[in-house]
Amino acid sequence: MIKVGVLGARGKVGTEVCRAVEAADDLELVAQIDVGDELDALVSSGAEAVVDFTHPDAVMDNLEFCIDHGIHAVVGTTGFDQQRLDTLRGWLENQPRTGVLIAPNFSIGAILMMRFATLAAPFYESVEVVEMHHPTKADAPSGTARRTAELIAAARREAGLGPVPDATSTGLEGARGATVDGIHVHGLRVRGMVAHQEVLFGGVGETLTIRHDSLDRVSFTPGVLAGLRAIADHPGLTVGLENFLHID
Ligand SMILES: NC(=O)C1=CN([C@@H]2O[C@H](COP(=O)(O)OP(=O)(O)OC[C@H]3O[C@@H](n4cnc5c(N)ncnc54)[C@H](OP(=O)(O)O)[C@@H]3O)[C@@H](O)[C@H]2O)C=CC1
Ligand SMILES: O=C(O)C1=N[C@H](C(=O)O)C[C@H](O)C1
Repeated sequence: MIKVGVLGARGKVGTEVCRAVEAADDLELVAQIDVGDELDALVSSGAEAVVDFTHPDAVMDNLEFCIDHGIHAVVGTTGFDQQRLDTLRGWLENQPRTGVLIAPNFSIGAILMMRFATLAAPFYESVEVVEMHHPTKADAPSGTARRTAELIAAARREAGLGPVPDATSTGLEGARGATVDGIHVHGLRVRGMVAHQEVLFGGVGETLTIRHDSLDRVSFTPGVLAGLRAIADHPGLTVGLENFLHID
């Protein structure tokens, strides 16, 4: 049995994660922590691994505590840039047996969508990313969209492609979205939506659209449990659940 603590336990995803951990025969839910609760409960309950679905403003303090106490972490919370990842690597140097997984998206479909987009990227002159989420989301663009754009940009560079074509010389600020590594990313916030993304590719006389939809937050829980089961065997920092899966 792996003893698991959940941070953000009363949140939208945290609630589903608690339910999934409680239903699993090989996992034991020993701590449920949300705003106002003490992180010390992780230590007193003997948590071996935590799941974090909190807020970009809270996650670094949570991870510093976990790493300091040698508790593995499986992290869904977004807001990670290179600086934050480097900070985590620095903290982990002092705890070489501890593992931290940062996954921009735990749903298998989203991981495959990013993989398919990476495969398609070298073959198309144009590409744009459109992410669509519920209006209570704190960050824009989504962590998944950022990661997708980074992967596409790297694949384009490797293939020797130049910048995407765009003749826009005048327009309203924001009309062309944000750019991540030179890729335009557009964020929509629409009541009723959960988490959705389209990657639109364009070449001569054709387009290709790759779309993924999370219709329910249970879509994230199988990936979280897979992360919990694998994390102790992956010390150090891992970015992306695909590193624990065999999808190539
Ligand atoms: N990687 C992935 O697959 C996915 C990632 N996410 C990401 O996960 C994060 C959470 O998403 P979601 O569940 O929708 O958000 P919610 O706001 O529904 O849940 C977050 C919960 O964490 C609580 N919280 C905030 N700060 C702390 C803290 N310091 N310690 C403990 N709990 C805290 C919040 O309390 P309060 O409401 O009182 O502030 C809330 O209960 C976001 O960054 C989101 O982008 C979401 C879905 C999938
Ligand atoms: O906030 C959300 O809801 C989600 N956040 C993650 C992200 O920013 O990519 C994953 C998923 O899109 C849901």
